[in-house]
Amino acid sequence: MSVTVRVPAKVNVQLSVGAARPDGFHDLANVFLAVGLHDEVTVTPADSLRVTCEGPDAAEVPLDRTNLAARAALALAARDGRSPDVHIHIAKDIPVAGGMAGGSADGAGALLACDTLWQTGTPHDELLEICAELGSDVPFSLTGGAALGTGRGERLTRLDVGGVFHWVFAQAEGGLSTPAVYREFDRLHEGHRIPEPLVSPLLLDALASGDPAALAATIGNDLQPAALSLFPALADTLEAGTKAGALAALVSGSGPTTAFLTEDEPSAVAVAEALTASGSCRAVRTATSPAAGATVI
Ligand SMILES: C[C@@](CO)(OP(=O)(O)O)[C@H](O)COP(=O)(O)OP(=O)(O)OC[C@H]1O[C@@H](n2ccc(N)nc2=O)[C@H](O)[C@@H]1O
Ligand SMILES: Nc1ncnc2c1ncn2[C@@H]1O[C@H](COP(=O)(O)OP(=O)(O)O)[C@@H](O)[C@H]1O
Repeated sequence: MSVTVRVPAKVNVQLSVGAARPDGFHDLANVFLAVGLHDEVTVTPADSLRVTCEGPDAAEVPLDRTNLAARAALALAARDGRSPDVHIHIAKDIPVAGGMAGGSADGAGALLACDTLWQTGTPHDELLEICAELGSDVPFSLTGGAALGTGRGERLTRLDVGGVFHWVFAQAEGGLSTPAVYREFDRLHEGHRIPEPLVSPLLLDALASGDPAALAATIGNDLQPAALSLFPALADTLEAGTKAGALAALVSGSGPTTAFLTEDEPSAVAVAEALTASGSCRAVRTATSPAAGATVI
């Protein structure tokens, strides 16, 4: 018997970053929006714990116990006092190391898949706690939809979304390390007072209204200057999408994937075509949001 879970990528429509904490993490006001690009995680009973991966970026995914899906299986098995011996197969469609939480998605997907396979009956709140131990973004991958993440991003409050948003995502040549981008954020702010991270009420209203122009007017990512400092060529991609009519252009989370919010589906197709023609990125995808969280299929 196998269990397969489908789990979405995310974009951060607001990423407000505070000063580094004593534990090295940064307090955030992180508005997550799940987008319809998905990985599928399948777990099957096996003689030992092993991970396989297929997809265009599969070669970049670690297959040892550092893989977030393996870590999720180990964490749930330890909690339930049982063997973690499963074959985890990841069908990967979410860009790797792209600021779209692909690893977090696989962690949340494997957790739900193992919970279902092993029938552990772990309450949802406890699954969320395990997710938070795996990584700051992992709880959101489990819940999907839209949410405000506070603390280091792991404490979630569900948000209303009043319509469908149309996105274009441009994958960059290469990846960016999340800790390196936060370190660059610290370096760029040396000697300056960093304000408390705050969510914008206008942004929450825009999400709730479903109006893309209103969302575009308030969207923002405090990590963008750090990502651009480490990866200056992203500025060309942002400019190409803006010229092609995107309502907003921003780095997705810690990058280097760039995200373009558009008026509607035809506009998304036009922006995607212009980005492909610009030669300023490796691959271009369109997707809508919100998307459901981890779901057994
Ligand atoms: C930036 C964001 C935005 O949603 O995602 P990505 O764009 O990378 O996907 C997140 O904050 C990434 O979350 P996640 O990738 O789960 O990070 P974690 O594994 O918890 O932490 C990795 C490292 O990132 C830094 N980190 C992470 C979260 C946070 N609030 N402050 C930090 O300083 C720390 O250096 C930490 O050691
Ligand atoms: N299941 C996984 N899929 C992708 N990357 C993973 C996975 N597990 C661990 N990683 C590691 O996490 C790093 C960040 O990958 P990813 O989660 O895709 O990006 P981001 O944190 O930018 O959203 C990768 O470079 C890889 O070393």
